Amino acid sequence: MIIGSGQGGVPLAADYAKEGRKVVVFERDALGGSCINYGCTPSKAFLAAAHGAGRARQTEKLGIHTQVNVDFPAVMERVRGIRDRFNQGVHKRLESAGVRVICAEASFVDERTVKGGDVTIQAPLVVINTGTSSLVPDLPGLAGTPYLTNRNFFDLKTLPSRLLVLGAGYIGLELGQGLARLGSETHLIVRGDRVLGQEESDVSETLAEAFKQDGIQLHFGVNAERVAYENNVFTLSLSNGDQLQGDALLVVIGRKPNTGALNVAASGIELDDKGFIKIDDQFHTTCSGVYAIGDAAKQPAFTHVSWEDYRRLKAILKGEQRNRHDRVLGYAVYTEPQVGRVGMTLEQAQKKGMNARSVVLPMSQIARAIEWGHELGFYRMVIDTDTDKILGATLVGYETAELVHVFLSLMEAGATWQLLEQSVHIHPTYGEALPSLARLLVED
Ligand SMILES: Cc1cc2nc3c(=O)[nH]c(=O)nc-3n(C[C@H](O)[C@H](O)[C@H](O)COP(=O)(O)OP(=O)(O)OC[C@H]3O[C@@H](n4cnc5c(N)ncnc54)[C@H](O)[C@@H]3O)c2cc1C
Ligand SMILES: NC(=O)c1ccc[n+]([C@@H]2O[C@H](COP(=O)([O-])OP(=O)(O)OC[C@H]3O[C@@H](n4cnc5c(N)ncnc54)[C@H](O)[C@@H]3O)[C@@H](O)[C@H]2O)c1
Repeated sequence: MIIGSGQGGVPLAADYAKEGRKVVVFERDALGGSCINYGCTPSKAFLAAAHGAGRARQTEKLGIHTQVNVDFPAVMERVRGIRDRFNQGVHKRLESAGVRVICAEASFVDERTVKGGDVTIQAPLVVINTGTSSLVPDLPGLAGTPYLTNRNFFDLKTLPSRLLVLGAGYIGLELGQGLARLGSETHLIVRGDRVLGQEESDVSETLAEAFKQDGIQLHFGVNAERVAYENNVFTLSLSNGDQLQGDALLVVIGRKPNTGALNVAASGIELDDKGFIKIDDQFHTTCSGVYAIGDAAKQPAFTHVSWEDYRRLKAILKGEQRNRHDRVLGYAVYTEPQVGRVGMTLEQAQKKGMNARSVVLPMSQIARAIEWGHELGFYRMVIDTDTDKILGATLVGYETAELVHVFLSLMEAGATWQLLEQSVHIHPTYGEALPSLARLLVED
């Protein structure tokens, strides 16, 4: 039995059903979970249009004068079309594998026994893959207003002429920059003193500079205190006394686990103080036979992690000696410039007591970046000076979500920085800057 058709649950259900097992999936909302329906897929299809508009405007510095006309309804129709296609794909996948899908919210009534709608089922193996939902602050005046979250954002039909974004993490930056590039006058309300606060400070500074170039107004070090909504206009009162007005308010301050409806206590499953499911290194919950994967189990909240959880869990259930930690974690932020990250930062490595050092190459010194006019950003690599192994990388620049895979593979292979330095990469590419980055260690 699988509860929630998230990124790991769907392939697990399909695989097991194809092996001839009886598999049931409970899903209370759209099949395929948040990634397909209101996460990665629609947001990246949306950003394709937004960055298309942004890139077109930036050709100005190449001597090309463009006029950008945004057909917002067409942009969003395309986004919804892609989302629907992916969603249909999940339906077909589960159906053709022979999985029984029950469209209902599931909750435990006993050990490994679940009720959803009018169906009650007990199974020897239960996997929880229920993901997360938007965290909404207890902000006076907010409840009952038509504020946006990632859940209803992709249903937008008209471009808000003024947008207020509360929260400067992944979603706020991606969708906020996206709407700004499509033409919304955008205000980003940042609680701390930098955007994407969990990353290195030069990442935040570079993104803040890019956002200013896009005309986004950044408000640092302020809290939202009150919301008013009158005549279709939001008024947000900030802790510094400012009041901002917008036609849309996007609230993206983080996520909360979808565990409230599960009644986990009936099956002896423990949650942590934030409501995430407690699991051991093998994804096992505190109830025998019940496992949890993905965001709800407090794994790093990325689709590729949830998907990889499924592969690991399957291997573990087959008796292989795997655990949930032995992997190189990579991720990306799809702003422009992008942030491609993998492994440890210098600070993280040093905190672990490792002898680590880093080298940095600014984009302004990379031939390809100068030729293409992408001079904002940098490439950084962190190495272990005892073993020469590559520990991590931070790449801020054009399409670095792709480029960072060079480091991901090298790190999976346990490679040293000398291997990268010796590689002859093609000229002129962004990729050729990676051996150049390693060469900074030789020259030092
Ligand atoms: C706007 C946005 C953009 C994102 N972009 C990216 C990206 O570019 N790259 C990336 O790697 N990650 C991205 N993510 C994160 C990614 O979507 C999640 O990490 C990923 O979906 C993994 O989630 P999951 O498998 O844990 O569960 P989910 O995909 O969240 O699925 C959980 C499912 O369980 C269902 N459910 C919950 N409770 C119950 C219940 N009691 N009974 C029945 N069903 C239930 C839910 O309805 C849902 O369908 C993004 C997220 C958001 C919100
Ligand atoms: N490119 C990607 O892979 C991608 C894209 C989108 C989302 N995601 C995943 O989804 C997760 C959730 O994204 P998110 O943007 O909702 O969360 P987040 O944790 O990335 O960012 C939330 C931001 O809101 C701020 N905040 C918190 N409380 C606040 C308050 N009361 N007022 C103002 N600001 C406040 C935080 O300081 C933080 O900067 C991410 O952590 C990521 O794992 C991934």
